[in-house]
Amino acid sequence: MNERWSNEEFLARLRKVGALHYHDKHPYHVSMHEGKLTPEQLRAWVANRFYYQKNIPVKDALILAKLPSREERRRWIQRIIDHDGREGTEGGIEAWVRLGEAVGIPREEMLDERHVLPAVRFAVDAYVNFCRLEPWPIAVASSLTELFAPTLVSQRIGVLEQLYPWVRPEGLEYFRSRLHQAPRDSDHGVEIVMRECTTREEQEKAIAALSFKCDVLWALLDALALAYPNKEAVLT
Ligand SMILES: O=C(O)c1cc(C(=O)O)c2c(n1)C(=O)C(=O)c1cc(C(=O)O)[nH]c1-2
Repeated sequence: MNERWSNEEFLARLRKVGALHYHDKHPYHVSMHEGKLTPEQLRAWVANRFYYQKNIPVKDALILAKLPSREERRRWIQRIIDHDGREGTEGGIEAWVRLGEAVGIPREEMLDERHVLPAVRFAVDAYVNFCRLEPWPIAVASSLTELFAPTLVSQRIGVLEQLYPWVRPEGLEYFRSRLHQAPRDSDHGVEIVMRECTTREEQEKAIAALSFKCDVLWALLDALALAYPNKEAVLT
């Protein structure tokens, strides 16, 4: 049997998965951050990512139900509140609908999912089912893409402000909230994964879970790239 990695080695390997496979490297995402998406392509990204957003609290509820201690559940439940909100303090899903309105997608069109592509649905449903079926420490490991999200999200605020000036600024509130929520969530996630994945086999499963999650995000962008191709690239 292979020896377990030290926590430092394990964390470095988790980070390497992101360095190689996180969705910031996908051509559709690269185009977004270079300011090259057309309004239609940016709207398509927002409308399809909504299906991911609305399923985040669902997968978090599946994980919550498996957490064995009250202490862990108390911390984890905050993720659901962040997205679903409460009366008076609407959460991330509402903020994402407002992002949609800020890019020109009427609320009704976002909520009825008419723009959600089949492959996006399959990819996101696979993530939810992964969290439903896997042991909770491995499901938690799949959330660790959040280690890589804050840098990207803070860049995205500047990108949208500067390169897509037609996007109404109030739409960016979702991303501003994630700047403090995501590091808190990934700290908790890392704490759990380091504590629970103590054998080499469990560590390798955690790496595979994070890799799977990167594939989910990647597949979402593949679907968008196919349905909303770059017109110049097709013609040349
Ligand atoms: O905009 C992004 O690039 C991005 C990426 C990710 C991610 O890495 O999974 C999340 C989010 N945003 C996000 O907003 C979010 O709430 C979120 C929750 C999770 C998760 O798996 O629990 N990932 C992400």
